[in-house]
Amino acid sequence: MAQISVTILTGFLGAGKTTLLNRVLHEAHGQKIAVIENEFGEENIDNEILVSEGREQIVQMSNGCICCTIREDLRATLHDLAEKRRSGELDFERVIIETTGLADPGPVVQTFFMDEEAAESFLVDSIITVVDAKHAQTQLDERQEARRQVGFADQIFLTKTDLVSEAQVQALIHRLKHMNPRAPIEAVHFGEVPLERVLDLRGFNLNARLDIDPDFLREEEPHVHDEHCGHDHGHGHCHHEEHGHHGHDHGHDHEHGEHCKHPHHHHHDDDVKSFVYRARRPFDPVKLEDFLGAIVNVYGPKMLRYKGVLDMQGTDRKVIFQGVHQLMGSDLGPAWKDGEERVSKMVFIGIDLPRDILEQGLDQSQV
Ligand SMILES: Nc1nc2c(ncn2[C@@H]2O[C@H](COP(=O)(O)OP(=O)(O)OP(=O)(O)O)[C@@H](O)[C@H]2O)c(=O)[nH]1
Repeated sequence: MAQISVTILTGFLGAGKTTLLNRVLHEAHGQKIAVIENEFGEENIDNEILVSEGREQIVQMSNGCICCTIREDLRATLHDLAEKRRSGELDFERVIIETTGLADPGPVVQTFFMDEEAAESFLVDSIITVVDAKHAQTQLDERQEARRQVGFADQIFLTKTDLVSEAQVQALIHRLKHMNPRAPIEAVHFGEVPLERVLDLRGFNLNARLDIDPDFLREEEPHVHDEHCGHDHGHGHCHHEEHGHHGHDHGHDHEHGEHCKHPHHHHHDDDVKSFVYRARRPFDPVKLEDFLGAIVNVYGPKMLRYKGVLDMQGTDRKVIFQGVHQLMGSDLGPAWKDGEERVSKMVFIGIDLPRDILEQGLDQSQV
C-alpha cells in the first residue's frame, strides 16, 4: 500500500488554521483527506499545562545516546487510522493534522520518524504554519511556541493581512524571513489558497532543492552590510546575532538604524534564527559525518530544521542531507552538471544555534 501523505498544519492560537483547513477540505475535490484535530477544545486551550503535558514520551533510540520526544496520543491515532485503512473501514489517501495553537511541531513530526509503524504507513509532506498578521509581532515577542512554529515551517501563510497596513505586513515578513528563510511566505485571505500550495510540497524530501529567500541571502552577504553598517559586528552581520543568547527582545523594537542604516526595518533578536553556510571545497565524508553526528547529539533539541546540498569527496553526485532535531537523513541526489560550480550550501534553522561552532566545524570538515 502506498504511504499516506501527511500535512502538519500549525500556527498560534486563533491564527486561522481552521479557516484554512475548511477551505482546503471544501476545495479538495476528489481527494480523500483524513483530518486529525487536536484533542483539546478551544475552552481548554488557554490552560497551558494541559498542552505541555500533552502525553509526550521520551524514546530511547537504538544507539543509546539520542533521545527524542514523540506524541503518544498521535501515535495511537496514527496506528488506528492505518489499521482502519488496511481493513477497508476508512478510505483516505492523505492526512492533515491540525495542531493546537500552543503545540510544538517537533514531537508531532518526530512521531512519524521514530515510530516504526507510523513511518511505514505515513510520509510527512510538510509543515505549514499560519501566521496572524495582526497579532504575530506580539505573539512572536512573547511566546516561544509561536517562534518555533515559524522555524519549523516549509510554507508560511499570512492571515488577516486585511486588518493591517502594507508596511506592517512587510515588517512582519522581514522578521519571519530571518527566522526561516526556507519557507515561502504568502498572504491568504480567509484561507483562500490553491490546493497545490498546500499539498505535496515535499518539504521533507531528500531532493536537491534548497530555496533560500533571496532577500535573506542579500542581507547575509557581509559586503552588502559593510555598505550599510557603520561599525564592525564581528561577522559582518548586523541583523540578528549581536545580542548573544538573550532570546527575543520582549517587544522593544530596535530600529535597525540604531545599528545600521536600514531605514525601514525593525530589528528583532529572535532566538529562532537561521543561517546559511556555503563551501567551495568538497567535504570529507568521514569528517563531516563525525562533526554533524556530534553536533546533533549536543544541539539537536535546538536544531529545528536543517538541510544541505553538498559537494562530497568521492562522488560526482550531490549529497543531500536534512534533519529535524536529532533525526538526520542523507542521500545521493543528481550528478553535478558539467560546468556547474560545485558550491555546497546548507541552511540551519534553530534556537540560539552556535553559529561560530558550526561554521568552524564545517570549515574543518572539508578536504
Ligand atoms: N480578517 C480576517 N480574519 C480571518 C482571516 N482568516 C481567519 N480569520 C478569522 O480569525 C478567527 C480565528 O480563525 P480560526 O480559523 O478559528 O483560527 P485557528 O487558528 O483555527 O484558532 P484556534 O484553533 O483557536 O487556535 C476567525 O474569526 C476567522 O474568521 C483573514 O484572512 N482575515
